[in-house]
Parts: sequence; C-alpha cells; structure tokens
Amino acid sequence: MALARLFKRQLAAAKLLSPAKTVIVAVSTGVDSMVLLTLLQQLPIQQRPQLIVAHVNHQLRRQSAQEAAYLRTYCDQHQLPLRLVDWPIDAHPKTGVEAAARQFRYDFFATVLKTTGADAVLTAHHANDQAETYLMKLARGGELAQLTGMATNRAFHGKQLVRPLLPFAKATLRDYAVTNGLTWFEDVTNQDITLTRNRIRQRVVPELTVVNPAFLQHVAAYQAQLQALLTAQAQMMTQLLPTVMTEKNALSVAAFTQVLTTWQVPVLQTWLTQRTGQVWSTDKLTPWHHWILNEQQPTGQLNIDAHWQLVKAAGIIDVCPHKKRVKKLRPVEKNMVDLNQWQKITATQTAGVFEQPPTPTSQPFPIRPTDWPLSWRPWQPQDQLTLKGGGHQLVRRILIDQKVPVTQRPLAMVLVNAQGTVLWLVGYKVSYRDPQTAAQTVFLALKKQTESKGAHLKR
Ligand SMILES: Nc1ncnc2c1ncn2[C@@H]1O[C@H](COP(=O)(O)OP(=O)(O)OP(=O)(O)O)[C@@H](O)[C@H]1O
Repeated sequence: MALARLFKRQLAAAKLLSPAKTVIVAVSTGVDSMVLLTLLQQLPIQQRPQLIVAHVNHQLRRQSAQEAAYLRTYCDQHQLPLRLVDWPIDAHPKTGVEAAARQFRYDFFATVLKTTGADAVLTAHHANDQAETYLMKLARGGELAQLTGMATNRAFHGKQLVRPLLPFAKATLRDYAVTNGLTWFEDVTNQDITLTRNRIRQRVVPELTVVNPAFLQHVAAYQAQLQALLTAQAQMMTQLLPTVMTEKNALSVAAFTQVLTTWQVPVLQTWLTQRTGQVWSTDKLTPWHHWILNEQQPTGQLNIDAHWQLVKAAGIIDVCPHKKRVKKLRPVEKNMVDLNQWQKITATQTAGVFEQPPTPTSQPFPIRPTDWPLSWRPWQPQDQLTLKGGGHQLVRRILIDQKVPVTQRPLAMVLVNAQGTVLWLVGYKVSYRDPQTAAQTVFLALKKQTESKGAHLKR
C-alpha cells in the first residue's frame, strides 16, 4: 500500500532501512505513534532496523498509568525492548507543564539514545502537526525563517531525530490504524478548544481543508519554497557582505548605501549576527537601518540591547559591547556544592551533585579527588568546556548554539571544581572527561521550574 511504500522511502532517505541500525521509537500510545510502531514492525526483516520503544508516563492524566501498562503488555507480546520512565509528580511545575513535559521527554530520549548507542529517535509527527504549528506561528508573528517548520530529519545529540510520518495527513494514519485494527488511546485534553493548538486543529485546519482539500500539501510546498529562498538569500549574503565591510569588519556606510534597498536589512542582519554571535529579529532592525542612513546624524551611539551598541563615526558603523555594563559587573559569588543535596542555585533552577542518580535524566560525570570542593557560580566570559578529543568550547558559544534567548544567557550557571575548571554548564552541556582518569562517578541533576514563552512551539 502507498503509505507503507512512502514510509519506507522516508526511512531509506535517513539511511535507517537496515537491520544494522537501531532506532528509538517514541510511542505515546496515541494513534500516530502506534501507526509508526506498526509500520516499523511490518518492514521486511532484512530491512527492519532494531527497534527500542521509549515511553514517558507523564502522570498528567488519569489514563496515563493505563497507557503505560498497555504499552508494556504490547511490547512483551511483540518482543520489543521498552524503555519506560515516569515523570515524577513532584517534578511537575505549577505553570508551563506542557513545556516542562516536553523537556523531560526529549531529555529522556537523549538518555536512551546515549545508553543504547542507537542511531536515531523516531517521532510520529505528521502533516497536520506541521500545518498547525505553521498557522500558530503565522498568527503569533516573528521571523520568516520560523515558518519553514519541522525538518523530517535533524541532528539530535550527535545522532538524528527523524519524523518519517511528516508527509502524511492525520486522516491517512487514522485510516491505517482502523483498517489494521490497531489499539490506541485518545488524549482527552485534545478536546479542550481553549488551548490554541486544539482550536487550530479542530476549527481552522478543517475549514481550510474544505476551502481546498490539498491544504496540507500546500503548506508543505510553501515551506519547501521558503527554505529554498532562504538558502538563496544566505548565499547572496556571503557575496554582499564582503562588499560592505571594512578591513576591521566594520560597516562602510558608503558601500552599504550602494546595496539594493531590499537587501540592506538582510545585509545588516547578517553582519550583526556575524559580529555579535546573536540572532537579531527583522522588526528590530528597521529603526537601526534608518539611523545608519540618517545623514543628519553623522556620529553617535545607539544601544541595541543590554550588551551591544552601534557606534557611528567617519562614515563607519561598528558594533561594540557597552562599556558601562562591563564596569558594573559584580564580583562573582560562589556557592559550595553539598553532595547529595538539591540546591536552589538561581530563582528558577534547583540542581545537585549526587552519588546515585536522583532522576532518569541525571548525567554521570567522572570525578577526581582533586576536584573537591565543587561550587556553583554564574558563568564568566572566559569559561569553556572540554570537548571529546581534547578541544574546548566557550560557554558563550554553547549558549548561542543552543539558541538560548539573549535575556536568559546571563542567568546561566556553571559547576566548577577546586581549580575553577568548568565541569557543567547547568542545563546545557557537560564537559567531557575520560572516565578512565577518574576514581568515582557522580550524577549531575537539574530540576527546572521555568517555561519559556511559546516553548511548546519549538521543534
Ligand atoms: N509520552 C510520550 N512518550 C513517548 N513519546 C511521546 C510521548 N508524547 C509524545 N511523544 C512523541 O512525540 C510525538 C509528538 O507528540 P505531540 O504532538 O504530543 O508532542 P508535541 O509536544 O506537540 O510535539 P513536540 O514533542 O515536537 O513538541 C508523538 O507522535 C510521539 O512520537
């Protein structure tokens, strides 16, 4: 049948159509992920990757325990290895439960990936999920690039996160489930139309599908076109940028005005991103663009955020850190680690170093006697982590790479040893250390209590 054939093509594109590969199948027991699991099980044995089922019992609904029990029986009957974890009720935050559940889920998938040495995590996102997210982002506003949507395949903890059902409509998956007599559980919260996604799912997408039955395909086609345009724009920028930059990587106003007006804002955006390592939204850039071109104001300074300012003089624009800020930096306060104790290290983060893992997502770390005492402190500009292979990466760079919002970056904390070496950028990355060189393993754990606005939209 068409679904099975196309599905196989998706797996082949991700290079997973082989018994030599191992995949983690994220199964929620909803119809989509039960179809994903069944399609994988139906693959011919000589092509089927090794399957490991992963499930998080979020303990958010009364039927959660029933779903977990069903999946346990299902996996027993089909001889499928199952990794199941409970999200402890006392770890549920008061607000932002959805985002926190998602964070816990992906942390768990990452742990399973690491401990099993699997090649990929597979989720059952489909074309309706893609269109819903697209419409939500359209309504919310933001950068055009965000409308490109979820990728079928993206990097995930050094491996892949693959969404092989992305080309398929939910209705196609449901038909498959009914035809093949699958058992699944409906999420009762899906009926709650006060939730934005559900309102779009139940009201907007069906209406647009009445307007044109090919609506889902059209969303996918627009996203592909947009991706192609963004790629072309990025190439264009690599050609334009050198024409406007001085030897010291500042911006020459005379050269900048020679650029076609429509390209000036993207050029400014690319230049600023290269110089600051931050992403700047287009709507913020418009007034700065006017300021740069304003001949009535040949010199001056413009604060563009809490850290950076544009400086205009002698026909040159440069971007520099605020001097005032640097002077105002307070001396770094350190807090000693109490082994086997949760410690509130910031207003929103509680972390600890333990001899036994207190949560499934705790990260093992090989510790040496000379490391003690350990301390928590805010990160400093020179802080860096050791990478496997001996290289180093600046904490600043890690926060940028992980797309931590600019406002959140100063709040990040590090765990340091007695020599001041950074062992953990809390919540983001653990420094590499060869286990052979350590006497003991400790476990680094974090309880998060925050939700970032719109975090449930992140893919
Ligand atoms: N409790 C769970 N256990 C295992 N996998 C899950 C669980 N919940 C969701 N998934 C996986 O994630 C996919 C998407 O689920 P869902 O649409 O509910 O998540 P989302 O929060 O909207 O998406 P995302 O996880 O990308 O934010 C599911 O099809 C399934 O593969």
